[in-house]
Amino acid sequence: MSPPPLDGALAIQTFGLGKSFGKRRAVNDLDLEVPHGSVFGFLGPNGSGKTTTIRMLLGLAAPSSGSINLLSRPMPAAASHVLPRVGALVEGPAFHPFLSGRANLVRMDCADTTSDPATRTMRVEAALEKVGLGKAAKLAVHAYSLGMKQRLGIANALLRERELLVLDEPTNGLDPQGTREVRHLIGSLAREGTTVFVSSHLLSEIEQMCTHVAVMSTGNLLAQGTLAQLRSGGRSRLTLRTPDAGLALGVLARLGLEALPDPTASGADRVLRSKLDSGAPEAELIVQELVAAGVRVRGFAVEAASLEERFVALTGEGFDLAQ
Ligand SMILES: Nc1ncnc2c1ncn2[C@@H]1O[C@H](COP(=O)(O)OP(=O)(O)OP(=O)(O)O)[C@@H](O)[C@H]1O
Repeated sequence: MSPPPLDGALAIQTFGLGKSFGKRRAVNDLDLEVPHGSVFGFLGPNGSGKTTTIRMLLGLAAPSSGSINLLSRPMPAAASHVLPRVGALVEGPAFHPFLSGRANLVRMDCADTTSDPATRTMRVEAALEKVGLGKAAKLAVHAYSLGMKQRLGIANALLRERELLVLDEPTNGLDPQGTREVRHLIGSLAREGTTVFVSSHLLSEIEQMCTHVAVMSTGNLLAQGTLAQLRSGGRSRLTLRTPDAGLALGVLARLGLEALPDPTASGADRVLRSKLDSGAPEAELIVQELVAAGVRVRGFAVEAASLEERFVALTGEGFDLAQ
């Protein structure tokens, strides 16, 4: 997803946010900036502090240090003003299995003392339609797939107009079909202008549905920005195809590039690969030098590092690419 036009406002901002459980520091000095209008991926391995952060954002846990602005109002001080504008899916809501999806939403809305009973029926139907459960609304929830239950959870978060949606691992445990359903739903909510803050331990999820990302590891924020900004912070890679490998290796070495032949390449041409870090010469200069030295350049490409490579470099650990 490409970043939307942002108005510069922040939907979520934290300053030095921290949370300790006894001696254990679950979240450490977190400065989060979530632009209004973004689909913001909160990415980190299990145990990196995502749920704890989300609980603090929503006023479900008290910070040990730091402060939070949610929709430009301080939390938890302004909770009663802010929270009605924020929908949340944290630790999957407990639905009554023998009631229909619709009846469950009605129950949930009745339990919300601030909701308007006069508009209840209309709001419940609108939320069911929005998550694509209009047709299944009369089925008992025990007959729902996990993806449908997750969408019902999101419908619950959408029982009123929301400016911000906070979703904790909404695709966790879903099969590929359920994951696609939730991803499409997030995309359509974002297109309607809702800011979505979504946590995941799955890099591929974040990459497919988010405009922005923050990377957490053991309670620390390692990086945040647009996906493109994160990618550009990484190394890129050069690939050269030539029949003059020996000559090319010499030229590249003179330019400070350590190239390795690709052992899987076949045919008369050899394929050489080299990492390009930020101090490497421009691609144009490399080609110029190769040609000037008489290297027959039959293929030349510079590819940006993948997000996965970037995250592994940041966190020192691999991310699951699939469920
Ligand atoms: N109530 C608690 N008491 C003690 N330790 C806790 C508590 N809640 C979380 N922690 C610890 O804080 C750390 C961060 O946990 P948290 O659940 O925020 O991580 P997470 O990134 O959301 O991971 P997961 O996806 O597995 O939930 C973990 O080491 C966890 O054991």
